[in-house]
Amino acid sequence: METTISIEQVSKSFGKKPVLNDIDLRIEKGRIYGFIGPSGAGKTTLVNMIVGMEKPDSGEIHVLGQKMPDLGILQKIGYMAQSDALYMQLTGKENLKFFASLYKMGNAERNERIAYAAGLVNLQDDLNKKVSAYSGGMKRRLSLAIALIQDPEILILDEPTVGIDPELRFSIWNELLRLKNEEGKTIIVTTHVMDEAEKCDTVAMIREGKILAGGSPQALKEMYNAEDLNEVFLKAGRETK
Ligand SMILES: Nc1ncnc2c1ncn2[C@@H]1O[C@H](COP(=O)(O)OP(=O)(O)OP(=O)(O)O)[C@@H](O)[C@H]1O
Repeated sequence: METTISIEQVSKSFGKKPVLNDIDLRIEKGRIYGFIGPSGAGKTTLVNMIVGMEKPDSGEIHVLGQKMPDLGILQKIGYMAQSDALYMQLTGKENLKFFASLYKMGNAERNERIAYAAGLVNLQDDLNKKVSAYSGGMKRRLSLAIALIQDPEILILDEPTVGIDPELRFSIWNELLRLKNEEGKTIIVTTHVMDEAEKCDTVAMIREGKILAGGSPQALKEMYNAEDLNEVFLKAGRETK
């Protein structure tokens, strides 16, 4: 299997507070990884380090063979942060156009990508409204569309479906599965939702800056003799205490 992202002995503290502790992880091409764990576990810090927005105190992260941070590699990553970084005074379409303009593509391709991304998150009818008039869920959806705009090889999505209704959540997940299966994209998703974690090929359960357990949802359930991933998480947490 081809490794897309390798995380080796990565630790990070903010001031005196250790946030990630000796994380080792290999992310294979064409798979969906779920980072799950309670609030404050260190999931966002880990994804921020993968995209190169934070530097590890020790250890190394390589993406597509390049040590991060690396500006060239950033072009190949679609990143959806937890808080929406949008231009409020511009319309949805203007936001999409702006982010598309950061990448090399012709006019026709750009219009095609905008139509695809807006359609995927069901924002076609709201594209000409200013983002300041969008609801929280609409802003999340626009952020997801922006993460997909340049057709990146890697998608890193920090809680992508928060505030999104179940029907649209279902269609977004179907599209993520299609992107993985048909286009070989590598996808990392952080989530609190166990149903979503079930759809991942591999789940890394993170608590207090450590990976408690990792593996396919099925293997984890068997390993911990658990009915669901919530139970795995509780049992794995008890073992490490
Ligand atoms: N820039 C920062 N400066 C200081 N502390 C930080 C910074 N970023 C994160 N932290 C702290 O690091 C810890 C881990 O935060 P992180 O956002 O990575 O958690 P998380 O697992 O993503 O949580 P959530 O699910 O709530 O998003 C928290 O205690 C947080 O307060």
